[in-house]
Amino acid sequence: MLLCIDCGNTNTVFSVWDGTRFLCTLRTATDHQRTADQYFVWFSTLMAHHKIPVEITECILSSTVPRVVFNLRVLCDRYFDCRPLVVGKPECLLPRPPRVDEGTQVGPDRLVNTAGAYNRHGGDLIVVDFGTATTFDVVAHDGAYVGGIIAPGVNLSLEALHRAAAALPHVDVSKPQRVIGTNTVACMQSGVFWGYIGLVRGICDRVRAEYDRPMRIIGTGGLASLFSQGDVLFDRIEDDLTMHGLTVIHQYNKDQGTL
Ligand SMILES: Nc1ncnc2c1ncn2[C@@H]1O[C@H](COP(=O)(O)OP(=O)(O)O)[C@@H](O)[C@H]1O
Ligand SMILES: CC(C)(COP(=O)(O)O)[C@@H](O)C(=O)NCCC(=O)O
Ligand SMILES: [K+]
Repeated sequence: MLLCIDCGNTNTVFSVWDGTRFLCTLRTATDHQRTADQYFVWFSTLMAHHKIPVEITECILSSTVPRVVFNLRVLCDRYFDCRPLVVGKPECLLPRPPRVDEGTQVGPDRLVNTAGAYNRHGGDLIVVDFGTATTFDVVAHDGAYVGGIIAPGVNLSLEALHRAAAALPHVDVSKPQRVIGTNTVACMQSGVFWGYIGLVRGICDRVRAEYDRPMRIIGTGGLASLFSQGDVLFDRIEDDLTMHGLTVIHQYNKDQGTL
């Protein structure tokens, strides 16, 4: 079985792929101090809880946090007796290399989203991922990542408001009933909810105007469905897009004979 690991700046997600489907998806906070032994205790306990035997033979890993890669490598080596394929490293081949300025290190999560979205939908896409940052990835007609947009993440924006202003509390993002808030929390929620909808719509409209072909928009990340309650932002919402992309890249490397 293939273990797919998607490590973002906030959360690290493990998904077990049996070649046909994901058997389970487990989430833990990203922490570069967590050791291989700690990962294994957490992983094996939850696998036992889900009654899934731990039979990992292969692993692919994408991490936006370079420091966590070491301990995840040790996890694979020590407990699964395999070497993980690490997206973004030279030994990990991509179906299409990104076309960006020389020396640019594209976030591996964005390369993975690109591969996953192209595999499902073909090219000419905008992938919007609501993570720690909100990223927009432009996928060309041939499946290459050709650039995009990085905006502050939803929770980051709320947290920044709370930290910078003494009278503003910590609030969770949600859809407010009205645009005009009549209390502090409602005002903040409106600013973030409707502000983000304006951000996503405005950026996608401008990308479409700059791009020379019709495009489809794919939303992913836990907050995509929340924002789609306010406006028709996406042609599709796919929560498993990053995990799917990891299986696509892993299969591609197998097909190329490098694994
Ligand atoms: N369904 C959801 N509802 C509310 N907040 C969410 C939801 N899904 C994720 N989040 C929040 O969005 C932020 C980014 O989460 P995540 O997608 O795991 O980011 P990353 O991939 O950068 O680690 C986190 O603060 C997380 O708590
Ligand atoms: C933009 C990101 C911080 C998003 O990371 P995430 O929200 O998934 O934790 C990550 O993709 C990254 O570190 N990118 C490097 C710069 C780039 O993609 O151009
Ligand atoms: K992400």
